[in-house]
Amino acid sequence: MGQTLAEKVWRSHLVRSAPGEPDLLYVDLHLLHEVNTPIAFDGLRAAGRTVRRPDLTLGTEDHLVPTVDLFQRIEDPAMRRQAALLAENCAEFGIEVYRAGDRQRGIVHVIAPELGLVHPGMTVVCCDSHTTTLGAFGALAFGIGTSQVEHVLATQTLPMTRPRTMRVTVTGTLADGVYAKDLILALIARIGTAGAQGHIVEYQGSAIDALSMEGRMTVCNMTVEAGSRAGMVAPDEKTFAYLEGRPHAPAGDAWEAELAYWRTLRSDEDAVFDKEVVLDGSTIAPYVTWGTNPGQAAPLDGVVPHPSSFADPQERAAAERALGYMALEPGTSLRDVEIDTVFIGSCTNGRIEDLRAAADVLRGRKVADGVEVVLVPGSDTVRAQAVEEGLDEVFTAAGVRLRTAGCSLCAAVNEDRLRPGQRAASTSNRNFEGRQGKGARTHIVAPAVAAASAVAGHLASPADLAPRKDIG
Ligand SMILES: CC(C)[C@H](C(=O)O)[C@@H](O)C(=O)O
Ligand code: SF4
Repeated sequence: MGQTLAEKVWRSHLVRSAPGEPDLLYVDLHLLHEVNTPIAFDGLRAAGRTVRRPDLTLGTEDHLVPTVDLFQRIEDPAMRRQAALLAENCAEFGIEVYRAGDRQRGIVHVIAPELGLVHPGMTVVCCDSHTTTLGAFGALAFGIGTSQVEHVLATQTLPMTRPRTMRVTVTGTLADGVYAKDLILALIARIGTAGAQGHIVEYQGSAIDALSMEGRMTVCNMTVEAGSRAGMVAPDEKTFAYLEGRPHAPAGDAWEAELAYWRTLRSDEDAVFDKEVVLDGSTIAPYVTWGTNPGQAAPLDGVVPHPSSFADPQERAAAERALGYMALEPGTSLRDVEIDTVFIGSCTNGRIEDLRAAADVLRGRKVADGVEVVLVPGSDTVRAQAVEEGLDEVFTAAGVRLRTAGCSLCAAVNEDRLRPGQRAASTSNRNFEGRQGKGARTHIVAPAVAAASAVAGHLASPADLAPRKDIG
């Protein structure tokens, strides 16, 4: 029987496998940020251990950094201390770390691809649940916890029980105005936040093949929101074109040799997956979340659902609780939901393709009175690219400031957060209670819907906006 892509990558990294025990996998790339890592380094020190492969390890300051004035002092003393510890620990153990002011710095899941660090067939781990993003390159990329971070630092290996395999085939073509973010929201709405639990998901189908690398990263990023440990897309010519020439991509003869191997990295025709889901991409519309988990989502053309419409008692109770928190009435048209904040950014949708999509909507338009747009690029490289393309001028004319890179309003782990009762259209990936601040309400959307909502003052798509006078 043939092998799936996930099985091939897993097998090629097996250090040890014994009945009844987790497999031991070799780790090709270990990424770090400020959160969870201090305890891991304390554990190394307490055990008198060193870092096995500092050359395969990289840190970046992304979660706690200010985004208006990058060098502004972090007010919260504990947060300020935690922020400083990453650089101190990396210096002590000889690990490279990108700090505020370094041009390669940014959100870990944005800079690793930018730098050409993630190659097809690699195993990649990071102290972050959205490490799944990096599976877009045909790598096996897992988020890991603090004790696992310590283990990988010390041994460059990860004990892990092999998950099952799941294939999601998205057929057809996404309609104009429908993006990767809508695809993954539609999938999670269909299979639920536990629909991929215990599985590595491989995405296939014409709609996936048609996505850019950024779109594939958006889809893989939110695979964790369906309960999976990893999402993957088999590498193809788009993958190779994205990688070629990047700082840490192979070059010359090494490039040719790697390319030959990368071209073998796809599931065999006769591979059998443990679970199969098929979605018709041509039926997907712009999606928004109405609730407090990424699976509580619906097409923007729809209405806030009645909890009684859920047959499952747990789903019904969850919907009732969510609508209470979100202060939404069943039957309300989603386009009637007014917002006061728009966040464009995060490791889900903070890349240049996402800023271009937002700029295309905001060009020649103004943000509605009473709406604040928090626009945060996923990396300082993305920011520089946006400035080079003149997008910053488009944003400024619309009344939007282009900040510096970081996780920012995605999660209330830094000093960018919403006040109780504020309601945001957000291009991030989680809408849990309090995610963007205590009592804040989050509607997850694609960048184009976020930008259109900023202009309209309520959840909207670009098609809902009045034509622009000067550019039609
Ligand atoms: C802080 C980090 C551990 C956390 C994660 O792992 O997802 C964060 O990035 C998030 O998005 O909530
Ligand atoms: S941008 Fe958000 S989801 Fe991504 S790593 Fe940062 S906090 Fe987590």
